[in-house]
Amino acid sequence: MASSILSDCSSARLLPLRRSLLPPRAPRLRSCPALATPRRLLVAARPQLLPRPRHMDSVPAATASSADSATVSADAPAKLIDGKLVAKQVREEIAVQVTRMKDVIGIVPGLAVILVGSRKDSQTYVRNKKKACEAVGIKSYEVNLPEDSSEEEVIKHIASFNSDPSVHGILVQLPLPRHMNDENILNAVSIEKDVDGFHPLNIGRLAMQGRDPFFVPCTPKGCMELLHRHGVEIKGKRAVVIGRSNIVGTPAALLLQKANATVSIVHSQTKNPEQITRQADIVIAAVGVANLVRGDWIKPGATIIDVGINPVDDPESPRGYRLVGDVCYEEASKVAGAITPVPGGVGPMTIAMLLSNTLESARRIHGFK
Ligand SMILES: Nc1nc2c(c(=O)[nH]1)N[C@@H](CN(C=O)c1ccc(C(=O)N[C@@H](CCC(=O)O)C(=O)O)cc1)CN2
Repeated sequence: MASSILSDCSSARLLPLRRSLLPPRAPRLRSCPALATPRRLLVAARPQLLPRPRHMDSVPAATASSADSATVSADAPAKLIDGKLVAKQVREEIAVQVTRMKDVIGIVPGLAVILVGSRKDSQTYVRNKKKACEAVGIKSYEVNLPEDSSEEEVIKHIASFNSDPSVHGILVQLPLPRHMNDENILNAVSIEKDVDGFHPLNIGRLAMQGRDPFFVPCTPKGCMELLHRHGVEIKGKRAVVIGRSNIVGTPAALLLQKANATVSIVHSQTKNPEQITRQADIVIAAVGVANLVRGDWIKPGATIIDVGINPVDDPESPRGYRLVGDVCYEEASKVAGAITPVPGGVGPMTIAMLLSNTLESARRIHGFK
């Protein structure tokens, strides 16, 4: 549901449920210049294609552009980390690999998506996943179940996809209806086909030293891909993840740690979130609170990955609302070295990474390098 109109980042009314994320005696929030920095003024950072992700191991590097490190002086406006552009590149690379797999071993990767209920946003995401599959040559299978379905019905479909050799990836669109227990349902997905990476065994492997999960959850994987492709150094850097959800915050923190960053997690009980965040070279904000992270939370030159997709009322927009991130973009882009926009940042990477995981799964199942 869209919240109140946001002409700037200072609207404390947006934070009623998350006040504990603010400092105990927060000074009156400075007014954020009302969209004073048009995005077009920002320098779009050209993503580099190296180091290359695992699913691209056999893709020729001919298209790689020169490295353009995203960590720059804070005097310049932040570089824009264009998730839409990177996602397009990833999809193109995947399409090449899907064709190669089909030509060489005659196998077409398959993705099964289960949607329960009729939430408009979920329907849109599922439709977009289907379209993205079609565009790269992945076969998609879809099951739509009514809101009042039982857990058993959902699990029955999962079981059938688990044993279907033409399906290499299975996902259940979240959120599920309230009467369902997510855990029971996500546990039913075969770990080898868990392209969302939400199975506890996948998360457990992600958390362990010397182990790798079968799959990394798509949104945090997309965050890491954006950092890698923009040449952001992670090793030895301080990283702060804001939010500790199972889907984004926790796996994002584990991934940054695996990449040798020193990681802190800021959450609803954290006493001085802005002070901790200000120490970070890399910030991943994934808390679902519009414009929570202000300019003065950010270390000059830091790289900011904004996962939040928060609707706020906007009568001038055809939809009646617009999307803003967890970071006050207008303020942050004046301090940060590089920043993702919302929309067009992490969001498009989520679906690109789903395609990547599906391809990876088909390759692993069929032993195709
Ligand atoms: N089973 C899953 N459920 C959900 C996941 C998930 O990864 N697996 N993530 C989200 C929803 N999601 C994909 O499912 C998703 C969210 C947002 C976007 C996206 O591209 N957003 C655009 C804006 C879209 C708009 O204009 O409305 C952007 O940020 O630019 C893609 C996928 C929860 N459920």
